[in-house]
Amino acid sequence: MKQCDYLIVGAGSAGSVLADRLSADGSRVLVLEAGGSDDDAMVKIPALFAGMFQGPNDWNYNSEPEPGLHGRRLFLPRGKMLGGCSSLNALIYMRGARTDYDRWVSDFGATGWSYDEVLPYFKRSENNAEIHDEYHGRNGGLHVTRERWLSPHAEPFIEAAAASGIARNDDFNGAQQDGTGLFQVTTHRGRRCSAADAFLRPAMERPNVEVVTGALVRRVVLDAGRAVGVEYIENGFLHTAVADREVILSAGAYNSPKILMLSGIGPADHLRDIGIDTVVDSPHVGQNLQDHPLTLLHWDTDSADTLGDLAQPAYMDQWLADGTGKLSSNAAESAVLWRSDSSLPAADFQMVFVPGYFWDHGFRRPTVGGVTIGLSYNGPSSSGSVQLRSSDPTAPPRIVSNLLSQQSEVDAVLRAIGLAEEIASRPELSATFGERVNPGRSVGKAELAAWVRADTQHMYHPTSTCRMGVSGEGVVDPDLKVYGVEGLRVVDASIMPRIVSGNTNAPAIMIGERGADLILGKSSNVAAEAVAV
Ligand SMILES: Cc1cc2nc3c(=O)[nH]c(=O)nc-3n(C[C@H](O)[C@H](O)[C@H](O)COP(=O)(O)OP(=O)(O)OC[C@H]3O[C@@H](n4cnc5c(N)ncnc54)[C@H](O)[C@@H]3O)c2cc1C
Repeated sequence: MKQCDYLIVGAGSAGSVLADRLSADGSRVLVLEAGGSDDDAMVKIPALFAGMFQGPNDWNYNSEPEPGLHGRRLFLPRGKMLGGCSSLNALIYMRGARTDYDRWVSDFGATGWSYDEVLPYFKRSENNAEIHDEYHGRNGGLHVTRERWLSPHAEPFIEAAAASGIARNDDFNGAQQDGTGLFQVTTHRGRRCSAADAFLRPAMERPNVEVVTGALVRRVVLDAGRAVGVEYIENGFLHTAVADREVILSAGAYNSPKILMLSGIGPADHLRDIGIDTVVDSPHVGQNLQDHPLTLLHWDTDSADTLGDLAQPAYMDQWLADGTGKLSSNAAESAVLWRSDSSLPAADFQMVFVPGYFWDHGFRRPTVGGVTIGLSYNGPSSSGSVQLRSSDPTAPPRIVSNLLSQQSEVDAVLRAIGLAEEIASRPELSATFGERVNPGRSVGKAELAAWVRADTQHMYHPTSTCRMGVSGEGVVDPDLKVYGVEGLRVVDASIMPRIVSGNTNAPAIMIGERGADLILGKSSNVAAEAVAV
């Protein structure tokens, strides 16, 4: 039987950081990861991230029929390997707005998580190649850079957005989030820099860290109200591992609540329906699921300078030689961070320009050239849920994202489509954008709202299913301790009280950084001192 001080479930974005920080002082750390190794060229090549969908490194979940999306089931990829979703994601480095974190404190009682308090943790994890100021770190493990390959359309897109009244912004993670500019990405020398690369692999060099892959945790073992270990399945056999100090769930926004519920911690009526004895009646476990709806617009193009010819062997040769060329691109080049309503406290849309088709998660690949504008709605009001399908730990959870269940959300998307069309029709982009093909010509203004519901997917950002909050409203307290149980915390994207208005990898890594300090009893001032630039 394995024994450790800290037992971390899941080697994803947050779990990898925890493994590094908790082991640095000599504590014995055991990481149990259901997936396998990330030793796969597809993981390393930024442009091929969607090629991993439905493969062996993907949990390959699907939602239940979505009421706001004409009853469609959404495909929900999640990384199942070392690095978790940071090994399969689209590599955009984006933290969200100052107000996101300040509202965690004011609206949810998440003491200690204001923007000024979490900024040192973003900086501590970061190694930014280009931006060196008070908002960025340069000594962390996570490499953040500009793209190595940009199409000739990237700058004209920014110029067209500027001509439409959007201010230029060269750092979406700096003083101001709104504006138009180029993305930064989590790559190093043209290769993906996952949380496993940045944090887990350095930690694995220490003798006090053990990482077990292919270990599916089925439940937390509780003894007299305290978490003392977990049960996990490896190679078809059931094992128990014991934690002398704490068990920490970092299994992500779908699987952390699943493990809690399999352990008898969750909504009592739901657990009763599934046939699981309730240990702690915690009604918010699995509730409050949020994600960013993503509406993808497509145009044809006469330009040959797109990502449509990625399969050419020359690009692989180039990437293998020096990590440059089209395969080093994550496809998301230029962005507009924009408020669909000027009274909002932060940008509620992230408009993403892609010099190629990204359509139906990349499954739909038209043979002719095209370009895409993705509209990520970063201010959603809808929320869904994660529930158990059965008490079988290998059964996928029952997920309803509930995207666009409010008409006001569809109206916001329609306003963002208006801006996208304005930008696409500007003279700066006349060599880029041809005829709009999706929505097609038959979709007029009257049909557009229905098209939005028929076509919108999600931005792969589930959060908030184990949300942090005050007693009675949260699953975990502001120290990330699970209410009602000793020795158990959740540390991953599921603890966000409300989804941030940006991509969620950097925030999950920040949560890992701050979670580690909370576990070790260190204050955020320590983190601030550690990253002083
Ligand atoms: C396709 C895609 C594109 C994305 N693009 C971006 C982007 O461009 N930028 C960005 O910022 N964010 C992006 N994201 C989101 C971001 O990557 C995630 O929000 C973030 O990685 C979540 O971190 P986490 O630590 O909460 O969970 P994860 O990284 O998902 O880690 C959870 C880990 O736990 C393991 N696990 C789960 N259940 C068990 C179990 N029962 N037993 C043992 N192990 C288990 C999983 O296999 C996984 O390794 C994207 C996500 C996806 C899927």
